[in-house]
Amino acid sequence: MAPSTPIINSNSLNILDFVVNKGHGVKGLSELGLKTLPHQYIQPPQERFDSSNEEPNKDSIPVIDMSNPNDPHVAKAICDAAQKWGFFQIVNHGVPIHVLEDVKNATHKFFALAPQEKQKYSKSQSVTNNVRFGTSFTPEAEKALEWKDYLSLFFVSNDEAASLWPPICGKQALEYMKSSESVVKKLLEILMHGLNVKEIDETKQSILMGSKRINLNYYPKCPNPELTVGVGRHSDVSTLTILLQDDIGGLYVRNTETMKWIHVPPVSGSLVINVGDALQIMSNGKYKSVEHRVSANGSNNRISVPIFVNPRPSDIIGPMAEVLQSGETPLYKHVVYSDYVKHFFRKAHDGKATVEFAKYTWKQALEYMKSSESVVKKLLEILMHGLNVKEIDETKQSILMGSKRINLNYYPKCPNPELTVGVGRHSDVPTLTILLQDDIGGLYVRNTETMKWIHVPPVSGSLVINVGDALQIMSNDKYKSVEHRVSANGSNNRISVPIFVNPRPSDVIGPIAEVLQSGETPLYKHVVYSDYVKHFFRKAHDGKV
Ligand SMILES: COc1cc(/C=C/C(=O)SCCNC(=O)CCNC(=O)[C@H](O)C(C)(C)COP(=O)(O)OP(=O)(O)OC[C@H]2O[C@@H](n3cnc4c(N)ncnc43)[C@H](O)[C@@H]2OP(=O)(O)O)ccc1O
Ligand SMILES: O=C(O)CCC(=O)C(=O)O
Ligand SMILES: [Fe+2]
Repeated sequence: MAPSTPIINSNSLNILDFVVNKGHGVKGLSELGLKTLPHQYIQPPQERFDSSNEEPNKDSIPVIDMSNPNDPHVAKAICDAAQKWGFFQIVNHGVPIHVLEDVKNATHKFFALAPQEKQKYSKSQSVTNNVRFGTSFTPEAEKALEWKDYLSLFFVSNDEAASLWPPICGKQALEYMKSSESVVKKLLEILMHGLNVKEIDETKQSILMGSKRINLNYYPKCPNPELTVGVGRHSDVSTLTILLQDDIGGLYVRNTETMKWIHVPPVSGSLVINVGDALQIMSNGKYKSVEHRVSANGSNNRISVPIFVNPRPSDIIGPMAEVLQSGETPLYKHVVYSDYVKHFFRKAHDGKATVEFAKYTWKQALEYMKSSESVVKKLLEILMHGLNVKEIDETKQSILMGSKRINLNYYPKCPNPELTVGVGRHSDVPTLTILLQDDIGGLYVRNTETMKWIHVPPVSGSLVINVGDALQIMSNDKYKSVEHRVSANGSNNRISVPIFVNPRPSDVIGPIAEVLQSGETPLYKHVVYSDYVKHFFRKAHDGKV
């Protein structure tokens, strides 16, 4: 096709301005006839398509014939596929083939419009948030852009669609959405049955399919498809997605057993169905919202048209009562659906990370605490040996590690980090602290000889261990509970996760007998540990006081 813009060398081109602000999209870039991919689209090696991560000879996701939707075998095939793959294709689904053809043609027509016409629907120019022409996924948040343009249409009413959706494709998109409604209902009925939900009442109807969004995706021919992606690894945030793809191919789904990628071959007249995060959450993980991605293509343009069937933005989603009634532990908390979606749109595609937003963090915290138990025991054994304590009996075990507390600390980016602190100077009260920090840095420790501060550099995979006041007291000052503090950071958010290993609150702590047996003078009296902790929490951080 002839370029719609003058030939420009990509080195002299302001890519973001050309693609995003001027509305050319990647389609405009592709039509410039570039020989090499602009560097903004080069994905890190681990995100590129690599045939060694694909399963070439394996069967792909199931293709299910829906001509007899009430057949129990069909219902079983659907529920099994939603559990194992999170993806399946349906044929004989009742959506007329001409409706599918019409929306594909309309998609081509929309993207064939002049950039300034398409740009009228961009974030900056669109008269409504419900109609959005864009490129990549979230260009503002992405380190590498994705090779895709899209038009996203959020359905509010027939009248709004008629007046605000682009005339060149709006009618066809709406027709496809309406014609697919009855198969969507049937699929959800079947999937709900599989969760012991016997009836879809009005509330369930809203939560399952209260809102819909249709995207028209355009993936133009790409100069270096091996270096980029059409869509990066993600799972959808919908209840269900109904995807129409053309005959080019390029959609890959993660096999969650082998972690390899499986191609979803185009099947004429079929629709690809996938479970989204909302349904994974409602089913408490029974149905899987599986990672998928789209490759770029060096020879062909490709289109796809997903309908995202969602809860309403104001709905609160969480594991359904019917799923939990047998006593299952809820894996997800209840969240407002629009908060969940905003979280998804705020960041670049990042595989399955979005669902962490709804996960109970107590599970991971508990796992970390339990997994660190044996190294804590070993450390205390060694430290006790150094104090002539040969055996850690039950009383010692209680005094050394009878209780534990875990904190999740978040230090957001700060406008004037030089004027404040993340945590002021203090020493910890427990026996030992096991600290996990991320790679940002900011923890400083007092060198007790020079009284200067020393940075504790993040070491990947490491844990920082420090002696607390309780152990300083028990060791009669042989082991030191040292002042430390945390700086604020002007460029990055930082997290840290300390586990505080303590005596039990009712334990009485003081210098231990084995330390004093050589006649050493006791430096501390015996105190009830909970009184000591109460004293610490009653005052501001004040160093070693
Ligand atoms: C684009 O490439 C994609 C897209 C996808 C999509 C997969 C899905 O599963 S879409 C289904 C999402 N569900 C819904 O849309 C239904 C629920 N809707 C809502 O909760 C709200 O409408 C909302 C989406 C949260 C928007 O709420 P609103 O109060 O109007 O807030 P905004 O300020 O408009 O938007 C918040 C934030 O999100 C960005 N955003 C909004 N819509 C889109 C969109 N269609 N595409 C991309 N980004 C969007 C918007 O830019 C805002 O960010 P700011 O930085 O501007 O504040 C899968 C894979 C893909 O590659
Ligand atoms: O284009 C495709 O095949 C899939 C697109 C997709 O995953 C999405 O838009 O969420
Ligand atoms: Fe998707």
